[in-house]
Amino acid sequence: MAASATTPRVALVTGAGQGIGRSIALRLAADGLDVAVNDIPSNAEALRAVAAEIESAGHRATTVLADVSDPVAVDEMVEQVATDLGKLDVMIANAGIAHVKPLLEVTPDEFDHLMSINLRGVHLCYTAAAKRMIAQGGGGKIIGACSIVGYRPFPLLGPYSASKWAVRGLTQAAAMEWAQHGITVNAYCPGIVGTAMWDHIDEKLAENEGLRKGAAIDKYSELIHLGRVSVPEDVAKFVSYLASPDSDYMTGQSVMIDGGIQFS
Ligand SMILES: NC(=O)C1=CN([C@@H]2O[C@H](COP(=O)(O)OP(=O)(O)OC[C@H]3O[C@@H](n4cnc5c(N)ncnc54)[C@H](O)[C@@H]3O)[C@@H](O)[C@H]2O)C=CC1
Ligand SMILES: CC(=O)C(C)=O
Repeated sequence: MAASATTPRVALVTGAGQGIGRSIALRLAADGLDVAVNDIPSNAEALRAVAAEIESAGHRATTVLADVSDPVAVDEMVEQVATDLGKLDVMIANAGIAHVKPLLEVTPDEFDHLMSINLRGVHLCYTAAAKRMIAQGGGGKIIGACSIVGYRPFPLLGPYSASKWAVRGLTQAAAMEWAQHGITVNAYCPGIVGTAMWDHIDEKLAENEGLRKGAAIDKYSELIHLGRVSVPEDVAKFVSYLASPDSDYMTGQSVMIDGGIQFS
């Protein structure tokens, strides 16, 4: 879908300065796509390094500094990608944050901040990409970051889990509305991936539960049937499939890629 015989397809990956987003960006470049990478200004240096890595592998790349919770910035980001790389065929709405706190202590401002990135940010990226793809013609692939907690929450990750649950609903609704334009919309649901996000979760869970650093990730890792914590490349391999024509007959799905923690 949206493949051109002559020019490489173009992907945009949000939150691509590190972790899962970085790995997805590098994998899509290895698959032959030109890749725009996004992150917030405080991660600009890491983001430029990802773009340089893509370019040194012989692909076109561009960087876009933008906060995905800002509607104007997201529209401008998609415009910039089209200007720099010619079009947009694949949107990966990956950026997200995690808060670890008992529900009874979460303030309204903390709740809104998390939702503004994890849910509104995904909504803004999905819709800005869809508008562009519809205007271009030829369909496209829209892919979002969900999580295993989008099916079964983790305690102390209440608003985070709710945001991922909502991404699953949004993904289904978008799939229904945009199928007529040849756009598929799916999401990936990682389990426990060894990134900065899980370092933070581990530290905060340990504080809340009176555990030593590293104990929380050890405890949750016991749930993984394949016997190891995930690496970002595990997720990137699956996103590569979702971004490829091989997944053209799949839409509205939020699929576990978790080493066997949850079974839906
Ligand atoms: N690490 C894990 O175990 C899991 C992660 N996920 C999801 O995968 C996605 C990526 O997670 P990780 O790579 O682990 O996280 P990470 O914390 O390592 O990286 C997230 C990236 O998003 C960027 N970001 C944060 N706020 C942003 C904003 N407003 N606009 C643009 N960029 C922003 C950060 O600067 C960072 O580069 C997230 O949506 C996360 O919720 C889902 C399930 C498990
Ligand atoms: C960060 C996250 O989504 C999990 C399940 O650990």
